[in-house]
Amino acid sequence: MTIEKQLPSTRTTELDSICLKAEVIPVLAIERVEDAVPLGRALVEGGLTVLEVTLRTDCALEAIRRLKEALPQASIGVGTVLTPSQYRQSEQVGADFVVTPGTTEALYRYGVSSPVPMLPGVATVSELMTGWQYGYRRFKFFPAEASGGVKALKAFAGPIPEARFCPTGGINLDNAEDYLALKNVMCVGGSWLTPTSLVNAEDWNGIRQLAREAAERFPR
Ligand SMILES: O=C(O)C(=O)C[C@H](O)[C@H](O)COP(=O)(O)O
Repeated sequence: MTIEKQLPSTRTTELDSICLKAEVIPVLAIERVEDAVPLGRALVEGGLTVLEVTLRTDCALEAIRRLKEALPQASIGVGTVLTPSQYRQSEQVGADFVVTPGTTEALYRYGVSSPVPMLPGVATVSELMTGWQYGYRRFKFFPAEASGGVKALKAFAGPIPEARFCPTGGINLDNAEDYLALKNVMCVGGSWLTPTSLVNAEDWNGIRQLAREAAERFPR
């Protein structure tokens, strides 16, 4: 492993200010591009102003472009970024940050010089240590519940107490509190705020209500 350059510490500050806007980050997989703006607006009106839009669907990049234009007050992250080329596409559509489910040396290296900060996904101490060497201090913990959940995060705080996490994967309104009570957790993410049944029914009031419930339960 060759580490030529380290992430500037300003990136950590940038990520902190994004995560400071909301304790809960909805994870979106947008199937129909026309849903992007009403869905995003419902979440933001409900009080959740940081969104992660995954690149899991064909229209994701166009959806992000539309969200950036329609909701300038929101921070839009691009999720499911697997390669530097997808990272570059995320920069081009105006992503405020990039989220990866796991990490590769190529992504860690690319993120060091990118103008857009990355929240790299880790599930083990080894992945965390690799990111640490590149200067990363903020991580996504994925898949949180399947990788040891709250107990794993408590254990990470032993050797690397300064690292901060956004756990996602298996998180919902009921278990979010246990994560958010940890000192090394800055926010949580999840798809429970955008259930397919409500999105397919274009029930934006229902989505707004779910967002409001989360924002009121976990206020900043
Ligand atoms: O593919 C990615 O990069 C992701 O962003 C993973 C998502 O964060 C989780 O799939 C959300 O997990 P659930 O809330 O359990 O649905």
